[in-house]
Amino acid sequence: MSIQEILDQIHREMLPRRDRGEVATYIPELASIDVSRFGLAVATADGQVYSAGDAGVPFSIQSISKVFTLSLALGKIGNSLWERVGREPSGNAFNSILQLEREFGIPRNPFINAGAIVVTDVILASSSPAEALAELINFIRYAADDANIYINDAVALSEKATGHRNFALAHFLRSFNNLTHEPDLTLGTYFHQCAIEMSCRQLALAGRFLINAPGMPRLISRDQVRRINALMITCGHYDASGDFAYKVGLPGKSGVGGGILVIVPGTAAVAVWSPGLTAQGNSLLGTEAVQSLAQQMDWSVFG
Ligand SMILES: NC(=O)CC[C@H](N)C(=O)O
Repeated sequence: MSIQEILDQIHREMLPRRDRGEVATYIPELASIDVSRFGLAVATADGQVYSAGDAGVPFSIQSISKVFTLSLALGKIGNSLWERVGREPSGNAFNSILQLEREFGIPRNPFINAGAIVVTDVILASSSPAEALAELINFIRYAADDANIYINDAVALSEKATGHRNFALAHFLRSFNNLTHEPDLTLGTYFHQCAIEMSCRQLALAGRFLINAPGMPRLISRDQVRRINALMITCGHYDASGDFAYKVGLPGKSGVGGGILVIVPGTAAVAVWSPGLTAQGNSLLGTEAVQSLAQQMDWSVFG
């Protein structure tokens, strides 16, 4: 079967599914998303884009934004980032505060909320929130080769109004001197980065800089691309990262909007969207879809 036939087949299989997981409700603006949405797109290193279902419908990328902010932060301050954030899977929920006290305010990795808030603090270093967000959006637009990518302010404000957990994390980080700005400022930026919207097509295209193949947008060094992929496979799905690596065998980053960005090093970037989540906050059908795609395409980083 061709890639397009495989995508169409996966889409057909997902359409009638009733067990779709639960849409995130802790961000009120996300609670009204139609759980039956499903999109899938693949951008290949040879310049093709394939898609199926709602692949043209923009959705809230949420924590997938952490891949782009990490890329920016590494580009800005390089390895000194690792003085403020670790590189180990947390084995805890994405918004957990448990380890932060025991580990003196150094978050386990840049993809759990605490770590991502520190990364956002880094990209804010010499700019205002508006400038940092403009830089981030421009980075993503360049990566996707598409100017039509925006932040949904209503989603950002909705999360700000209910984001007590993230405020707790930010204040805790600040108490350990691991936040250089006022929590309000860093979190305002963080909520807006999470509220970026992209379709599966746009997201797959935006992910091409992580493929490490000739002809792909070159936004950070090859070495950094490898390292970000390593963090995606070990930490990209929080306390379900081991399970994702086992089932899919590829680096991936999920978001509570129901999207997942998956990288097939040297070959392709894949984006999937199904808003229903597992208990760990990862897209239920999205994970199944990329598992099926990887199996049928014989894609794995494990040979
Ligand atoms: N896992 C996620 O997508 C979480 C992102 C969300 N904006 C939060 O901070 O809670």
